[in-house]
Amino acid sequence: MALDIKICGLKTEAALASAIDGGASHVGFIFFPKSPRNVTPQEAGELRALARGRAKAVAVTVDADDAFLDAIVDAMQPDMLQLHGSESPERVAQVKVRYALPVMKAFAIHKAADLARIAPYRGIAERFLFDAKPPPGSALPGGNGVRFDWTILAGLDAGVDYMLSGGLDAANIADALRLANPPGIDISSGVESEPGVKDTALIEAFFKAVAAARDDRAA
Ligand SMILES: O=C(O)c1ccccc1N[C@@H]1O[C@H](COP(=O)(O)O)[C@@H](O)[C@H]1O
Repeated sequence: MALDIKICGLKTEAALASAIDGGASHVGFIFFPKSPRNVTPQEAGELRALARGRAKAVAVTVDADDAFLDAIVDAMQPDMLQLHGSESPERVAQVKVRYALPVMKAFAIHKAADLARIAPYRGIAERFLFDAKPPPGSALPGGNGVRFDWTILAGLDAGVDYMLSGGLDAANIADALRLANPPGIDISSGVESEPGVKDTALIEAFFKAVAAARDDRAA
């Protein structure tokens, strides 16, 4: 089974090149001023140009209004929009129509019952992303490096492709793949030396760990 891999929160050419060379199917750019990974639409536009034809460029936003999304889409021309806030199914549908782009809707997961919230988005969002609930007091809805109980996803029939995220790193990705068996994975802080600073050695180590885990499972 193919596995989509998204490296998120990219801000530099070196980190982007490392993600693409390692085999990322998706590269993510954060548009959230409180995040240490925040980029401007212009910065993301320059980076995404380097990814064109090699990896899908994902614009990550949080309850963004049309004016902000207009600016992002104009400057960056993303392949996909990731909505990581409290966007309603109606808002997701509006965004899809306005930009004619696929949408990945993020959900904060803590317990199995949280998965019930995906039902109204089926047939609207092209993809789901399951992230951990932010720790109390965090200013960020994602990118907190915390994980949830991956067994919650075992056997899930989401109806669409999804990505598992939240606290993934080279040391735990084998367990995550074994326990949740997701069609895609998404990582940010697990390949950083400090918040917002991607480390190319950690990116490389993550891809090696993914490959080793997949080889072990195929054996
Ligand atoms: O990374 C951020 O700063 C961020 C800000 C606002 C919304 C989403 C954000 N990140 C997303 O969260 C996942 C999980 O991050 P981590 O691996 O636990 O650090 C990340 O991949 C982004 O999609």
